Amino acid sequence: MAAQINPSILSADFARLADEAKAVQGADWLHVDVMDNHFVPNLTLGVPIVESLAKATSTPLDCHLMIEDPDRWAPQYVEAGASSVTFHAEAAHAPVRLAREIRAKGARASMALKPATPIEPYEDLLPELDMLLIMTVEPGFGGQAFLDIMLPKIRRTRELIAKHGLELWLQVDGGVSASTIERCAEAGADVFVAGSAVYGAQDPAEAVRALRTQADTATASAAWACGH
Ligand SMILES: O=C(CO)[C@@H](O)[C@H](O)COP(=O)(O)O
Ligand SMILES: [Fe+2]
Repeated sequence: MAAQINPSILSADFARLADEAKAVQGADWLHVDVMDNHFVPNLTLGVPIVESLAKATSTPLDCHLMIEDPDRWAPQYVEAGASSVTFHAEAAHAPVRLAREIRAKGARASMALKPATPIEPYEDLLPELDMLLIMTVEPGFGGQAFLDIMLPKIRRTRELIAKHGLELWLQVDGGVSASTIERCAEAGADVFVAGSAVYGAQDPAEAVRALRTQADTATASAAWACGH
């Protein structure tokens, strides 16, 4: 699979969301960070804005829910038009049931891990998911520095995906840029969220293309991708 680049609208101008979505035409997904000021110390947007955004763009929405009680709220994001919904392992009460509900409603189900949360306890849950998100910053804000220390966790997760023969996508989110994306791809990531690196660029659409090329080149020479 070619690398997928998902610009994060957290770094966009919230008063011009429809235009900002169009500015990254050619992106695989639009990453929408939902924050509730409880699970993380920041507040962004909710269901009504996701609903409007889904109507305003043909780019599928990848909703990253940094909220408490995703068991209650995640299905509403599918109904609002999200094509992929990510809940946090640290917040979900019944992750298997929730992943099944998201899939049954017609979206891709994804689970995120904060930097301090290990992957190993969730090995048996991987077949229930379409994507796993490894946070490479502490969730809550855009523009933070990439945590290199997450690279072994990305490698380990890629090994588990191979061990179980899964089609699971492996997403990284936080501090992904021209100077860090290759390390992520080499470690095993294939879906890349980039906020400031895309919306902070002179030409956001060109930044998406350049990041994709970098990731594809790094993946082509990575051991994990042989025969992938
Ligand atoms: O989920 C988050 C932050 O919690 C991210 O999606 C950020 O929005 C990514 O922004 P950059 O680190 O790429 O600037
Ligand atoms: Fe995110």
